[in-house]
Amino acid sequence: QLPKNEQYPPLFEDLLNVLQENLAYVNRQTRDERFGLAEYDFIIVGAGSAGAVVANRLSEVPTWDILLMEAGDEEQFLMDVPLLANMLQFTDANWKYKTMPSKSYCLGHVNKQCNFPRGKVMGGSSILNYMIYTRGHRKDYDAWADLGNVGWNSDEVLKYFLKSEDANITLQDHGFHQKGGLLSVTEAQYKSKLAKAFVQSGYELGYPVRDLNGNSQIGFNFHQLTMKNGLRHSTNVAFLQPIRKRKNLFVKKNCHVTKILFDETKLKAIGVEYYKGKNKYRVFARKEVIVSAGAINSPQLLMLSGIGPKDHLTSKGINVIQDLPVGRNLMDHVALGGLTYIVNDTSSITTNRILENPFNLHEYMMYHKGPIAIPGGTEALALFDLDHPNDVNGHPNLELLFINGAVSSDETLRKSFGIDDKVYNRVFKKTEQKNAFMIFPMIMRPKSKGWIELKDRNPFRYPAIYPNYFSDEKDLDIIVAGVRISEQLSKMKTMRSFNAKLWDIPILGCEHLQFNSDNYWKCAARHLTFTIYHLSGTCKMGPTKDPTAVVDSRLRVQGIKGLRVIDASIMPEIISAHTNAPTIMIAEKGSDLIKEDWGVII
Ligand SMILES: Cc1cc2nc3c(=O)[nH]c(=O)nc-3n(C[C@H](O)[C@H](O)[C@H](O)COP(=O)(O)OP(=O)(O)OC[C@H]3O[C@@H](n4cnc5c(N)ncnc54)[C@H](O)[C@@H]3O)c2cc1C
Repeated sequence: QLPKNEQYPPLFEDLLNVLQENLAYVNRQTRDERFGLAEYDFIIVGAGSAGAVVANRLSEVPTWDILLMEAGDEEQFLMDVPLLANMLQFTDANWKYKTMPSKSYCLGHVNKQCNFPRGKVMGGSSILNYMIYTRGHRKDYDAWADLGNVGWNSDEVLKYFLKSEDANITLQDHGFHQKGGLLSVTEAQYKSKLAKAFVQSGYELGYPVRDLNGNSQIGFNFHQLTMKNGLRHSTNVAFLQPIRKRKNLFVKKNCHVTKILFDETKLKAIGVEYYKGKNKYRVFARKEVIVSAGAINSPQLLMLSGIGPKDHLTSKGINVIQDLPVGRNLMDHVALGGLTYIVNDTSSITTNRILENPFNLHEYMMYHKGPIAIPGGTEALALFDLDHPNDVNGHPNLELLFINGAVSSDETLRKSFGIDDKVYNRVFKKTEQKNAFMIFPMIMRPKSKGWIELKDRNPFRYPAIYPNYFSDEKDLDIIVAGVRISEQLSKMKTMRSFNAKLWDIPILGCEHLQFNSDNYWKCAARHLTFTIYHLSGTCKMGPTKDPTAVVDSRLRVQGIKGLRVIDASIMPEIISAHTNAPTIMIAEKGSDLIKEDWGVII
């Protein structure tokens, strides 16, 4: 409702503005090559967070012809409106994967399956994501190097984080940020009172408010975001749109690659087979095929093509080209969902309330400001090293992610996580009329690992995904510790001024346990098991002697010529950060490795 004496905002002019922006946006898109060449120097499969970067960097070499192939369609302007992030999961831009039904996690989700969204669109999961920009701790990358991955220690990877970055942030440590890169990193244009209270309460509890991508990482802050001018800055917009006129870059959209082709006598990748609509085609690579299809599709494609665990491939009738542990080592960050605090403040986010307010619409459509610029309701985070609570330089194993709103605040939220209706109605329905925030306690260095397998040799059949959360019970201790810190936060002076109160209707399935006991929260995590979407590790990088590795430290598939994997799947151990920026770093470094190997001076 309009406040009294307020003039109605000029929504017609706002709409015209959006139309203009949309037109300009369409004109910046890359061409979809219908025919192209029969042979390229490099073929890149997948135009996601990694693939878009690799396409940009390789096509800097004017004598190389680069083909970028993407199963999804073009990104649309509306996909870049931050508050709508969650809704994109209900569009064709999402592969809509699900895990296999489980007996020990996602128990409160429909059919006991966790939903695993992945971007199927130019820009890949950098289109579906919540834009949070974190890089990880030095120890994460030093551990990669210690495993035998030459060139991946923290100093070496920092160069590549900086290479992409165009930072526009207020609180930043010297030497950790850079201006002038292709990827805009900035803060949200709008900060809600509740998010400010979360950060302030952290301070009151004794933690620093700091640059969480700086020298040390323990503390609180608002998000740094891959956003530009209040819009999502996907890798498609950041890395591909600016180079749409390069004559040596060819992009094929809506092309599903189903097989890598080999010269089997030489154990060399020579091209790919793909479908566009119902028609099957082949295209060839003179130098290399680069698989950047993400942590589910990269291992799937390798296995379909004969690279994977020998027994598994043989059981599916696939000719084995190379026996490697593809699909193993699946890692993710997982959180307890539904930890809700009711507050007396009306700035908590209810998507409908925000979108129904014409002033919010006006502010966003005209200036890209206001609450619509909040990425899907998340605004701030905090990192902790529970093993070394007094070490300011600690290595985080717990993150608390602040979400402004409850499960009920956005109709799409419970559907995107696939929360069972019975659970929702019993536990969360009554929060619909309340103001609330949530904290997701998240395990940053999980001990539990899962795997991905083929169901059969049909390339269009989704693989079987087993994240295997909490198979190591110690992971649940991190969740409990996160709940306890959240409890302390809710009791700080600032939070008390909002009258923050834990929502105490027990989760269906955990009612037999004493509410708020450690065992209760462990049970709750097994029922409301929220992926933070950081799937990684399924084509693990490691030295040749490591039997669990798939690619070497130059990202070459072991034992095969002309084939690399460059995306989140190569992480040997998941880093203690959200995975988009690290994946972009991997792609920046991977591109330089390719250039070096082909004698290009960097
Ligand atoms: C809902 C969601 C929220 C997230 N939020 C954050 C966040 O806030 N911050 C953060 O840091 N990280 C976040 N992440 C994780 C982050 O976005 C991913 O780790 C990162 O995008 C992975 O990049 P990638 O290149 O490995 O894969 P993707 O970006 O998924 O790219 C793979 C691409 O390959 C294409 N492809 C796959 N198979 C084929 C094929 N056979 N043929 C042709 N093309 C194919 C896909 O369509 C896709 O475009 C989020 C992810 C999701 C899904």
